[in-house]
Amino acid sequence: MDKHILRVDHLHISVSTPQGKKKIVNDVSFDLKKGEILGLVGASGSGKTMTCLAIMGLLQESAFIEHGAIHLESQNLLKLQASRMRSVRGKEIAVIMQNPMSAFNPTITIGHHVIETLRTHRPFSRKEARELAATYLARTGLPHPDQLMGQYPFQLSGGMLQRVMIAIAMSLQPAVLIADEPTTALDTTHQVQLLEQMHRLCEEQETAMLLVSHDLGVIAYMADEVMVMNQGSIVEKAPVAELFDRPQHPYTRMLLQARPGIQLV
Ligand SMILES: Nc1ncnc2c1ncn2[C@@H]1O[C@H](COP(=O)(O)OP(=O)(O)OP(=O)(O)O)[C@@H](O)[C@H]1O
Repeated sequence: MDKHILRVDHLHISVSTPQGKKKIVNDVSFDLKKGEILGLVGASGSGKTMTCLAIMGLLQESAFIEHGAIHLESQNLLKLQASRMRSVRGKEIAVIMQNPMSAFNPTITIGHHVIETLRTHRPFSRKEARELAATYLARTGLPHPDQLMGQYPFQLSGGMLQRVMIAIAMSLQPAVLIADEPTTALDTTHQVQLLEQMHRLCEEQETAMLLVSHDLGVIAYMADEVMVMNQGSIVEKAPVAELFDRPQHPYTRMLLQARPGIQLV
């Protein structure tokens, strides 16, 4: 039987608001197997990002987990100390968010970002880290990685920065990659290239991916299975072809009908 890498069990998240407690995520359960790509779709505000942040241990202070467990292999992440969770983040669970610019310090070169991240999590010498950084930058399709490492974030386009973020995430060979709208800010051609590279890297390294998107075209292209989230709950989960051919839930049917999506050819 396939082994689960990540298991989310009966997750309930609420936030405190001036009007009182508000439920945001309601009894969400799913699991991810090694190398599997699980898509998470749903309208804006349905709770997708909150679910990702909970897995990363990065919920903001006003949000709290009311109930549930999140297991990475055998360890319950919700029971880990903050210092241990910092080490899990990056090394075992990596994340790629929508806005790459906010992930970079503008005063530090690209090379410094990649090399320091590698050396924080693994016992590499500077030289080894530099070589690996160049390898991963090249693998995400970035030309002239050595030259690129001397540049600052503002000198790169959004698409290039997103590739750098993917290179950083994948160079640590995480067990799980959480990608929250990773290509939304890019034009269609760049989206397709980047998705292909992410797919290939995950396949090669057997990294499991939770891929969040409001774009069903992206999900159809990438995912093995899809979960549909509406108002904090998972309303349907199915293999990707099955969900597109035979959507069961009225909300899924509505999403499919409303789908402009990108045309992935
Ligand atoms: N601090 C907060 N206080 C009150 N409500 C919040 C807070 N943070 C998030 N929410 C609400 O939680 C809900 C879920 O937000 P979340 O960001 O997870 O949605 P999402 O599905 O990722 O949406 P999007 O696709 O727009 O990113 C939204 O209705 C949002 O308004």
